[in-house]
Amino acid sequence: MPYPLLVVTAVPAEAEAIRAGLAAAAPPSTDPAHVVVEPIGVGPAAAAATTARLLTTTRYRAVISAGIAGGFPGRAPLGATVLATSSICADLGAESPEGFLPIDELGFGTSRLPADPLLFKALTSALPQAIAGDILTLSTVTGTAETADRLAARFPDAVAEAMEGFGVATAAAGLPFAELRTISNPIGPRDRAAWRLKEAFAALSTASAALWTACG
Ligand SMILES: O=C(O)c1cccc(C(=O)CC[C@H]2O[C@@H](n3cnc4c(=O)[nH]cnc43)[C@H](O)[C@@H]2O)c1
Repeated sequence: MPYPLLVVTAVPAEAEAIRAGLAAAAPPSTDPAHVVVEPIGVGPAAAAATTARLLTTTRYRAVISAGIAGGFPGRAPLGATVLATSSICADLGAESPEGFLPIDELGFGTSRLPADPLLFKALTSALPQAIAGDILTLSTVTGTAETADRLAARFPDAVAEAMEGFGVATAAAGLPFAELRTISNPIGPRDRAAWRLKEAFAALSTASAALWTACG
């Protein structure tokens, strides 16, 4: 039997939404154990540590970071599904009077981890309406227009921000990796009342049907 697919989320509510979507769309006679969904905590450190532990205790064919995300206005609207071309740690580097210096420019590695091409292709084929672009990983949720504008300018190909993708990709350490998100809120001035969690979780359930295609 092939190794299962590991899908990791930040919080249990995201994992539940994905499990519900998988169950609703399971192909006939599919072993539900082919996809394992685990919540791993909020933020890149918890995500990397917990994913690494999961990957050392069981063999998986691939790992997907999934959940809700903030969308860049004009690039990814509320309720949209987004797929990462790369997961980028946007706050890993150094400030300077000339602007932010990513660790790539400091000579300490990379802040950008691309999705596995075959996994990305399988997911985009199964989700033709999904918006493909970079997804930022941040330890701090953007909460001002200034930060949103700065990030949008630094990352013209970014469609969304979340808090785990780069950590999961780092823990994957060569195992095929992808990031799949649905948009719960616009990136910008903090307005918790404007978050559309119900819609984003419903979209996450719907999009999760595509995860079966990543098993084959
Ligand atoms: O209420 C809050 O301010 C809040 C702060 C952090 C996390 C949450 C969650 O609901 C956790 C879920 C998960 O959501 C991702 N997420 C969603 N929107 C954004 C965003 O605009 N910027 C960054 N991350 C976002 C993230 O991956 C969280 O772990 C609520």
